[in-house]
Amino acid sequence: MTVFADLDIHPLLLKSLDQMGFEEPTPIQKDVLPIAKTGKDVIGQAQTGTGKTAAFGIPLIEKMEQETRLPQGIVLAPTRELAIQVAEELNKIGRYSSVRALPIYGGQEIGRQIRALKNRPQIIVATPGRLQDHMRRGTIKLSDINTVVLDEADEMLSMGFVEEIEEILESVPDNRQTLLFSATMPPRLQSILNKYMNDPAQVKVKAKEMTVANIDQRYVEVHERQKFDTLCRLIDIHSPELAIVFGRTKRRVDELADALFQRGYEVEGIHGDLPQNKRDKVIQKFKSKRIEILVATDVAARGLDVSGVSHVFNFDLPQDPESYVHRIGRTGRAGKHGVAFSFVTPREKEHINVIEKTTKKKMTFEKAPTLKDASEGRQQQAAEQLTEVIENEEFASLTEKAEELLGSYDAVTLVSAALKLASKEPGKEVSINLTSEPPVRIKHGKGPKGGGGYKGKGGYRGGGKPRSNDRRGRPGSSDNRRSRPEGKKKDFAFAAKRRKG
Ligand SMILES: Nc1ncnc2c1ncn2[C@@H]1O[C@H](COP(=O)(O)OP(=O)(O)OP(=O)(O)O)[C@@H](O)[C@H]1O
Ligand SMILES: [Mg+2]
Repeated sequence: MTVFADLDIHPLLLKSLDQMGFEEPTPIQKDVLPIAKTGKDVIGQAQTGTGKTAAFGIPLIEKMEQETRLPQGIVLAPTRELAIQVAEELNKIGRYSSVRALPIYGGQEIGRQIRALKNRPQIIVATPGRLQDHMRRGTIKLSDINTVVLDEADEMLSMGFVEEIEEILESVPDNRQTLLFSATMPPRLQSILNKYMNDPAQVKVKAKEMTVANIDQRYVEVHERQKFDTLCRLIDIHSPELAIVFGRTKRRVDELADALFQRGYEVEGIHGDLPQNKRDKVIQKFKSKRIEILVATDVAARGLDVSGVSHVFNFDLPQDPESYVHRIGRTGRAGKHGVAFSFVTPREKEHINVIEKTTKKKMTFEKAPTLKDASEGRQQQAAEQLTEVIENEEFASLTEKAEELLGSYDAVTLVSAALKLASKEPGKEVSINLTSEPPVRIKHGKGPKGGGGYKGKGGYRGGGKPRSNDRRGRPGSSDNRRSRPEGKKKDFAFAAKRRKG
């Protein structure tokens, strides 16, 4: 067994890793650390939740000189939430070494960031757009940067951050080290990525499947209009500790979060149209388990590490197999078990094969639960809760009352009543109307016309506009815009459009 101490890591970092509960390095950490230390560029690919952050974080922190007053390391991340999270993890790893990482992202007041920069962090963790903004204002100097990390590199390119990334890389010294990480590296992006690097070492953790084995992957065939009831039933049956439900568009997320709230679940939605302070609050609430369900667009698909996420639901299928890998990867992290359900409408059935071909892993078919299944599920859970109380709690103070009740009712009646109390009966049946989303589409050739059949090759990229059975929005109206898949996905070559970072 390799331990961190075998990897020639600074004692102050060993101390923080130990405090973080890291006992042994994960495979990607074991493989990347020695190479990264030599100063070589690295392309690192490993499954979701397997510790890529520390794989680049440890060598990055070790390389920082505490005396230097200018930033020496940059980490770029595709979303604001991820920038915050990566900075937090780096600060944990660097806790005793006084290396500091600062997150810099769009949507946060720039003056506040400028003030924070005065504390002279050695590492800036940024979304590309906002870093570019600071470069132009002269509030971040890149002359001393010796290392650049692109976390979720493929996503940043397909989101259209090409220009920003190129400008940033052109502004840092040529002799810097570049580290690039993701769980997915579509071949079509690889050549572009290589352009940014100098004879990189490819570190790919050998795994038969692209997804980790500890995620139980299932799919449920369901008509669009039955999706919502199916979701509620599955949640009732499985009673997730925390769940993320992915919807395709911002409107979908808003409607779904509202609908779940009306049915009595503790839920919030997150997508790119929310103000940043709201986004931060929602993530905080979810991380601290004050809500049990997070409904999200793909803005939450990459990199987010929330412990306790036991279930992921693809309410709508993702746009491409890579998104699938990342979405379900929000569960089953750091060796824990997770379950991922994907809803597939009859017209989308073929897409399951495409995903399976990419992940090299079969999903299990599961029948949509009936009302009766849901009710049995709730009863089963209530019984389990009751058993747990019996086994773990002290209730001497209640026996007198219990005997009094037993004088009036028989035992079966009393236990049934206790079960009813413990079981989460569905809230008032409020009628729920979700605007229907068109099925995900496979892009063929040049235009939307060729759609329809599945041609097998090249995976599927929904891209483009949804078909306009979207009655709420005329083309070009803001409503219509809200019904587009969030943040994606143009072919990167055409995706020079500037996005907010
Ligand atoms: N060596 C280790 N031992 C125990 N836990 C670890 C170790 N390395 C990382 N972790 C924990 O595992 C979790 C997942 O790590 P991380 O977020 O870096 O995964 P990732 O590979 O970047 O996943 P994704 O592809 O989803 O971004 C985190 O909570 C992290 O703190
Ligand atoms: Mg990550």
